[in-house]
Amino acid sequence: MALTWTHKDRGEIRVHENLEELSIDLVDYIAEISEASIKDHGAFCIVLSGGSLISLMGKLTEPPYNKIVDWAKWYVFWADERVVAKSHDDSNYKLAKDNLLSKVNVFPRHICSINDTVSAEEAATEYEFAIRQMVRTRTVTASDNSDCPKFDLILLGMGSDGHVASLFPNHPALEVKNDWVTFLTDSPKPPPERITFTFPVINSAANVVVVATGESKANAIHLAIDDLTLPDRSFSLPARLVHPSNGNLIWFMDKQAGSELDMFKFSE
Ligand SMILES: O=C1O[C@H](COP(=O)(O)O)[C@@H](O)[C@H](O)[C@H]1O
Repeated sequence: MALTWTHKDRGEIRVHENLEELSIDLVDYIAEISEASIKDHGAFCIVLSGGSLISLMGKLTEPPYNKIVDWAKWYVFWADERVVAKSHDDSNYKLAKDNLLSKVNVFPRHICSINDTVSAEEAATEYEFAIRQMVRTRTVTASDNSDCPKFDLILLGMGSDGHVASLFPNHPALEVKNDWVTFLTDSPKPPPERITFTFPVINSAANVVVVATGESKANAIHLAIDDLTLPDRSFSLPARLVHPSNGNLIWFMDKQAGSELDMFKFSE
């Protein structure tokens, strides 16, 4: 069974026994937010990431989820994308299409992916423009307290270096305040060319989820969640900068990823 608690300012933390349990809890949560968003405003605007997250969402393509989710109301976006062809194995779009989107009834016109035929800079500009049009036409809700979209749910993975989306430690992209989408040509993790949502967009969402599994993520999870003492406090880990200003934050992890949390260190 999951161990769940709420940290005073880092949101809700759910530590699962294993990946099977984590994945059931994650898809239950996605189905619940989908239903609530559709009831509230007639659509569900979900933002995906790449990496291990997508396989943990696989149960959405199976009963009962594939039958109870109102796929026709889904609008799908990406928190980050690698600037490669959509048929390339590094493409976050391809990963989601092969493992999720091709197996459920999301309308292709509701899938907002990047233009893979232009430069990273142009792809970022076009992607932001497309989202701005969807906010203007109210397909995507506007935030009440920032000049940003208010996505219903942003799903983030986290690397062992603490990166989320394509926001890497010490990278200038962490500081971007006036754009919704920015680009990188020097990603420390290959491939080098990427586009990514910026923190103002991530932190304007109604619900943000960070998913982390495996022991390699344990130190980053500790640095992202626990109350830190110096010198750890002086290091700005991207995952620690996830802090929705008017929304919910939930961390889904397995017990390996959670193993360095103070909660476990101090309860031994
Ligand atoms: O490069 C990326 O990595 C992160 C984390 O991936 P994981 O396989 O360690 O879970 C992912 O969230 C991001 O979207 C992706 O582009």
